[in-house]
Amino acid sequence: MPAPAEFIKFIDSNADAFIQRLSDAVAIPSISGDASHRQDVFKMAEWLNAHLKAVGVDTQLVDLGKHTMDGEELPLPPAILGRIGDDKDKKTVLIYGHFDVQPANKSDGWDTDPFALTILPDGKLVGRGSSDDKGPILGWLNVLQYHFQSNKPLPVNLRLCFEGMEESGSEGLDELVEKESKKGGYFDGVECVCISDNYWLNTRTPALTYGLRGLTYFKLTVSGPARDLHSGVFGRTVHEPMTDLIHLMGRLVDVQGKILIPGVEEMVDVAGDEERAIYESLDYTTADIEQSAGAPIALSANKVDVLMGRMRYPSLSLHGIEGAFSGVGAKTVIPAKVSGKFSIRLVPPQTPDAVDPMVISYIEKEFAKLKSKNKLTIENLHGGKPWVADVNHWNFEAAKKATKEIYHQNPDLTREGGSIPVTLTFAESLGVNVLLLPMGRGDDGAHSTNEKLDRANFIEGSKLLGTYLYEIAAIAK
Ligand SMILES: C[C@H](N)C(=O)N[C@@H](Cc1c[nH]cn1)C(=O)O
Ligand SMILES: [Zn+2]
Ligand SMILES: [Zn+2]
Repeated sequence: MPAPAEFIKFIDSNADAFIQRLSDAVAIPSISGDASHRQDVFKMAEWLNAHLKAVGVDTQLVDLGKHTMDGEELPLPPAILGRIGDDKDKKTVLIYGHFDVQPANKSDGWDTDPFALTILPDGKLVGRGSSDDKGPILGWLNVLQYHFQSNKPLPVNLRLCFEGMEESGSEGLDELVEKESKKGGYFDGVECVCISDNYWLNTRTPALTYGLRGLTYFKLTVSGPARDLHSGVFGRTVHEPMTDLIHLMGRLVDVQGKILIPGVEEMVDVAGDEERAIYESLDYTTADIEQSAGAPIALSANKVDVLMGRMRYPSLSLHGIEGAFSGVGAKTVIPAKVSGKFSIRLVPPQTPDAVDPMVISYIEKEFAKLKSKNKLTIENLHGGKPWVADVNHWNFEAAKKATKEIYHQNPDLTREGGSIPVTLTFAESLGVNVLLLPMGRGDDGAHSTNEKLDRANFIEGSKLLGTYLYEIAAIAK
């Protein structure tokens, strides 16, 4: 059942107003990983809640308690739960999204203010969160606005779950989802889940996503001297924390991406020819990854190896060093305390519970070999399990039909290299199929500088989300 023609027309004729609303959302710097912006995440929750209420959603803000970040106790932003419809003859779909964003500073290399949505002449809507994940959330809002304003019932019952901590480990959400998935809970009766929070593989082919990598995130701190030291006075005289840390960080992964922690790679079986053929069939070239990376730096010229490196195998990335000298100039300091951050993207059957002990034991052994008098502490900051879904489910069928209607193309079936920790919790607690229905393109630059969402993806993507709901409704109850 295609979406009504008036719906498609409504989205087209309100496109400028929708972009203005995206601009208002981007202007709230709801960075969950930065304590100084915690109030902005709350502000974003209020903003979104008000907009959902304005289009007829019955909402409630759920207090998720407190957590500790960088030694500071902070209130967690509320989750927003919403519902429309209780018609027993309609399917019930749960929509998830997140309203927090990654950090962004103009000085990171942005061409424009990251929190002022900039519309480029080629239609790029540039701003932090435009693609990840404010654009998709607002796509749902656009769909709801049509039904509210034209007084048309939605084709399905909807349950909404929006959170403000996804970029920082979704703290508190698993417990809420588990509780509300029980009989009589808010999500009781949900028959499938749809998440729009990832990206196409390339810039031309829409995608449906059936897998996500999990994650385990570590912080290694090496400390020794009571204060920062002069390298002319103390160089080759004391154990230097930064030297120890760089040594440890350098023993985690090789330059070809192979994880050096014993046991981690070995948990994952090697793909056979049949599985390699799935990746071969995807509309993708190494030029796509090089275009989205902005440089010709792919690890392999073989597209299947590149794709499997992103979707099918684990990866370990080094993210940064806190406490190190990073300013301009040539300061000759020996930093007293430095913290290295890295994460491992996990694939089945890896889980944080299985992998974390291997990581900790390896780093402790490597540090012991240094015979350093400095002190090492290892913290796990957050984690999440990987997830893979059944693509033969009617949820995927509906999304495939909707994609063909809007884009006149068959979607690529992809596994996402990133993580959305709550996905597996939805799948397991509710026992239903979960689908990822991305809005943005592979070159959107989520988490990066100059993140963007193309106007066409925002507008056609809003049509896609609405059409998907009509295709779900067309499936017999
Ligand atoms: C795929 C999703 N849009 C996303 O970006 N997820 C994040 C989740 C995360 C975990 N720690 C910090 N962020 C990701 O994959 O990095
Ligand atoms: Zn993200
Ligand atoms: Zn996201």
